[in-house]
Amino acid sequence: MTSRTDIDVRPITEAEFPDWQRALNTGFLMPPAVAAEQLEARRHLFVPGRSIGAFDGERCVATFRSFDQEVTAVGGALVPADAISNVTVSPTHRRRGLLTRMMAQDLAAAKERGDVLATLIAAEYPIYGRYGFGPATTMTEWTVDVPRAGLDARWAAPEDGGRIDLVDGEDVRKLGPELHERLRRAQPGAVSRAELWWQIRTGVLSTDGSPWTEPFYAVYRSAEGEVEGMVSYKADDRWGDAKQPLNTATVQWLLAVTPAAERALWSYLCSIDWVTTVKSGWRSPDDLLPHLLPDPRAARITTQADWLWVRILDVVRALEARTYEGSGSLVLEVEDRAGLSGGRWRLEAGADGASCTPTTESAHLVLDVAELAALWLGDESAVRLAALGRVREIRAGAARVADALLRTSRRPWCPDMF
Ligand SMILES: CC(=O)SCCNC(=O)CCNC(=O)[C@H](O)C(C)(C)COP(=O)(O)OP(=O)(O)OC[C@H]1O[C@@H](n2cnc3c(N)ncnc32)[C@H](O)[C@@H]1OP(=O)(O)O
Repeated sequence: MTSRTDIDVRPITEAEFPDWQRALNTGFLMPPAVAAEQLEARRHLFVPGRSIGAFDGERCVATFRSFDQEVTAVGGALVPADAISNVTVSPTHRRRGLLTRMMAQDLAAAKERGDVLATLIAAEYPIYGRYGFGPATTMTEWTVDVPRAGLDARWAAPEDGGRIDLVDGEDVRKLGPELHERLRRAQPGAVSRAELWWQIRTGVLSTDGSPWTEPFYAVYRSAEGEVEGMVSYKADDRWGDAKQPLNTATVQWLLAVTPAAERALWSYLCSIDWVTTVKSGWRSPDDLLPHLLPDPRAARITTQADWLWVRILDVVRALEARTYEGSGSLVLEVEDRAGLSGGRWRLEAGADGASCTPTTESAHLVLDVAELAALWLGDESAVRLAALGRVREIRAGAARVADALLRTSRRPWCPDMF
């Protein structure tokens, strides 16, 4: 067996890109051969210096890629982040510390560049906490039993003067980016989206080799003609024995920047003739969907899981970037075993903003940097983490103060997978 130190962990060259892709597919249990067309599409994602590989001799046995991203903080500030993706270690080389080495290299470089956060979507829950990541947003998927929902079967169009139109991929590429930009600036936990996203989702480019079938796209425009929502969905073809249609409409993605758009698009999806089941796709846990139905129990939660994981690299900038619904102060002792962002700070927060300054005062709350990440977007409760023994209250009531400052009236959400 090759010893740990014989494995070279380093950024790949462009010439090594095909082998790196082969290792990537292998790690994700996809057929290892990557067709030339997919290779070209994936080249768009290559960032020199930030695609890391581990090499056992000539063979690439692990992959890791990062790229620039912005994460929307509570209040709408766009925070620079190091987005991590394509993490794999070949089964022949697992549990020898290769991920740990790649992660250490990448996080050190991100810190050096001045990124405030690192982010990822975790394949499995237990992998990333050890590196200081905490689950910061949640994803929920509902399955709607349409006949049970109690909706008016005569529904024909939005009642607010708005309208819904079916469009094609070209319209989506034209209208989608601006709509998404509006959404992500208002949605804590959302991330910036590359142009490429729209090309992949409308069949212009394929990175995974699966054959393209065009979905349906519908756009909601307000009475003033403004594009406020858009959905992409597919339908299957299922009929019951009694010759009744039992089709499922599956949402691939849905963007809505106003409650009216959200209402109109869900009403539309639940009123398509033949459709008896609507699968919502990966939504915010705060989505209006269940409560738009006269019988909310017709929308069953079929998946609920952690989604965006955050790793805070700069505590001061992370805490000063966001807004706070309450006002108050807190002394936080942040522990970071990687030595990247630990320290003790006084957070003073109020309606006019926040300051976070180093202090030698006694801490009110002691917590790991991963727990601070879970609290940062307001989705987790410090009181709950204290009950779990994951944050330590040095001053009685400090966890409640933290919740009053950090929690938000609506939950954060990341609409993207990366
Ligand atoms: C952002 C993304 O891309 S998510 C996709 C992640 N990739 C995958 O899930 C693909 C399949 N899995 C893999 O390729 C590998 O198992 C990886 C990348 C998850 C882990 O790589 P490895 O090189 O084996 O991890 P490494 O040896 O550095 O492990 C470090 C520690 O994490 C633990 N660990 C690693 N993976 C897992 C896991 N899936 N579940 C639980 N613990 C894990 C190890 O046991 C080790 O613990 P220790 O420090 O207590 O000994």
